[in-house]
Amino acid sequence: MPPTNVNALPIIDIAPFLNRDPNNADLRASTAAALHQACVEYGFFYLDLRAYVDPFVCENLTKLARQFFELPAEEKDLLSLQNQDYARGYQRLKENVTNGKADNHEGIDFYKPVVNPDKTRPLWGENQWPTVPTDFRRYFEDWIEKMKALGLIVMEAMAQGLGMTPEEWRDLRAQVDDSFWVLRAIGYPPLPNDDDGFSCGAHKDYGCLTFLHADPTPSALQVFSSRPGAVALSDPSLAVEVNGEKGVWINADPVPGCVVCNIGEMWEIWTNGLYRSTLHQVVHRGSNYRVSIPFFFEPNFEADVRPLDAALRLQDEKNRKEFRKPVNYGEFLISKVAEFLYLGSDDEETRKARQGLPNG
Ligand SMILES: O=C(O)CCC(=O)C(=O)O
Ligand SMILES: [Fe+2]
Repeated sequence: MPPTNVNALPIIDIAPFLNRDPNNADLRASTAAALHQACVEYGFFYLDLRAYVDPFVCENLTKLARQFFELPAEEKDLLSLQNQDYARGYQRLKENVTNGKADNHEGIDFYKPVVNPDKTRPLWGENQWPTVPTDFRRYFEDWIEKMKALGLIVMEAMAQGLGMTPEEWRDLRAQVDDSFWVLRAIGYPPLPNDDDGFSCGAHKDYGCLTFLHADPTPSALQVFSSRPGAVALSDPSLAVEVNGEKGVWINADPVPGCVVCNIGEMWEIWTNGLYRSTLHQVVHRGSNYRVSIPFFFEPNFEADVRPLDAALRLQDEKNRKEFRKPVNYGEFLISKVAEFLYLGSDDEETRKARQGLPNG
């Protein structure tokens, strides 16, 4: 009999990696092994951060984001991403497009600050911080520092889970130690009952690790699971086929003290397809206004991402998947964002204006 919790995402405690206590070596090994298994099977898991963050800090971020979204539309529009590089700033409801369909959310995005900002270059503008609520910037910048440090901690644990040597870990660390991170605060009004659209359409995250803190709203974030047993153990009417794979959408409801963590497409390349970057979507039909705050811990802008020897060692010659094409992370990211810059808008004027942007 397969375990009954086959359709629940695993919960992994990061505490053993928060210090170098030699007595914790066994606990570290089991955390590393759990991360490896979760990345092979789901590409999604809960990261238990009770030893790392004060729950008040997370609740406060949600409160600040909610207060920002409650501002009058004209005030939020003052921070429009169109003032900058079309990536940094505020995006109105339905301005974001996934799979050609407008998403039912608004949001504000911040990226790693760059030296010599130039808003005519893709992604090279300046962040636009709200001044109301007053403490927004201070608390969000603290959170960014905390999440950047967490990114390196989880990467080290994953390197151990993958069986990397210290030298291999040093090389991988050098690809993520100046992360081109993104922080987004998202506000989701409920989808109208007669609306068959999405709060956020199905997608994979494109970088390295996403740490998502969301308010307690249930049944909003859904993860596509095609692992063995996922279909058999659920109501057969819920089985769906997505991109040729049979599976089910499972809810990734918030768990107190945890963030939801998922891996992006760069991990798929590093592991030559052994770890999966999993499709997820948001369908929020509740009655409340949902707030979520994902932090995207990404590789360095200049990183050249290619399959890692440690991952290739785990795929013997016979079972080795086709060699994944290496990518330069910055170029890859710009090509992804360009989809939005040039094609994303339904509005002819906006599309034309965006096409006028020089390529960086
Ligand atoms: O709001 C959520 O729960 C998920 C958001 C998400 O997947 C994203 O911004 O990439
Ligand atoms: Fe996502």
